[in-house]
Amino acid sequence: MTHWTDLKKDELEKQYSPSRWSHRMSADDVIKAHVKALKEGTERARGLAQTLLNVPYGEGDGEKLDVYIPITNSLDVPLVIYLHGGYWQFLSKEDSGFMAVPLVGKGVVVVAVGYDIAPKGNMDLMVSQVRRSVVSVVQQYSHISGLYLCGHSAGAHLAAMVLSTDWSEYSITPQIKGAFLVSGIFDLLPILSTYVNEPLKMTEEVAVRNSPSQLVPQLKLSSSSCHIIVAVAENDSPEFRKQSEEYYKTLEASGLDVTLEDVANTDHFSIIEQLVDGEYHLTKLLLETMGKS
Ligand SMILES: N[C@@H](CC(=O)c1ccccc1NC=O)C(=O)O
Repeated sequence: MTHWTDLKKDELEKQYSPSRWSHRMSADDVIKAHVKALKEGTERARGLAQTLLNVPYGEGDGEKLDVYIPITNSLDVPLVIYLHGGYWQFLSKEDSGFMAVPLVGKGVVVVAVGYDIAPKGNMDLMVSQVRRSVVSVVQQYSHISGLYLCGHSAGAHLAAMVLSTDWSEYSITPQIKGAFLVSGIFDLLPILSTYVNEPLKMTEEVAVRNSPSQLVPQLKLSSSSCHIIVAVAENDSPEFRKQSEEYYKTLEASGLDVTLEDVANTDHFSIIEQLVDGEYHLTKLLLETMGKS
C-alpha cells in the first residue's frame, strides 16, 4: 500500500475528507445529516436525563462540560467522558450528549466535554483542556465505579492524548478503565499540508508533540491497565483505516490491552451517530466493557 508521503495533495485531501467516502449520501448531505442526528440525539438525552449543563472545569469561557445523570440507587455507577469530533474546528458539546440516550437508562453517567476549537483554540490548548476536564471530573465524581473515555474522529485523537498524559504535572492521576477510540487520527503529520490544517496552523513540531503514535511509551507508563478499543468504520477512507490499524498494532506490540473493532456497514459518521441506539454493536460493547450489559 502506498505511504501517505507518496500521495499527491488532492489525493491526500480526499483521503482526509471523510464525507467523500460515505456510501449513504453525498458529501454535503452526510455532514448535514450528521449534525442533525447529533443535535436531535442530544436534545433527546436532555429530555431523558437529569442534567448539569455548562459546568466549568477551568477558567476559560470554552472550558465547560455537560453532565447527564441517571436516576439510580445503585452504588455501581460508571462514568463515560465523551470527546466530540469535527476536525478540531467543528461541533461542540451542544451536539455531544446523544450517547446518554441508551446509557443513562443503564445507570451510566455521561459527560460531554467542550473545548476551544480552531481558530479560537490551537492543538496544544485543546489537548490541555481535555486533560484538565478529565482531572476535574475525577475530582467532582470520586464515588463512581469506573472512568471510561470515548472520542470520535478528532475526539478520538484527543482521547488518545489523554491516555498519553504525564500526570505528574497535574494534581491527580486519573485511573481510566477503558477507552473507545472511534475513527480516530493518531498521526497528525499527514494532515499538515492539507485543508484540515488551515485553521489549525500546526507546525511540524506541534504535530509531532501532539501525535499519539509518537507517545506510546508515555501511554504505556500512564495507562497500562486501560482496556483500549480502537474502532474504525468499514467505509472510512483507506488512510483513516490505516491510522487506526497502525495505532492498534503499535499498542498491541507494546503489550497493551487493546482490541481493533472493524465496524461493518458504517461510515465515518454513522459509526458514532448510532450510539444513540441501545441495540447498536458499539453501544453494547461499551455497556459490556462497563459491566452494564
Ligand atoms: N471536510 C470534512 C468535514 C468533517 O470532517 C466534519 C464536518 C462537520 C462536522 C463533523 C465533521 N467531521 C467529523 O466529525 C469531511 O469531508 O468530512
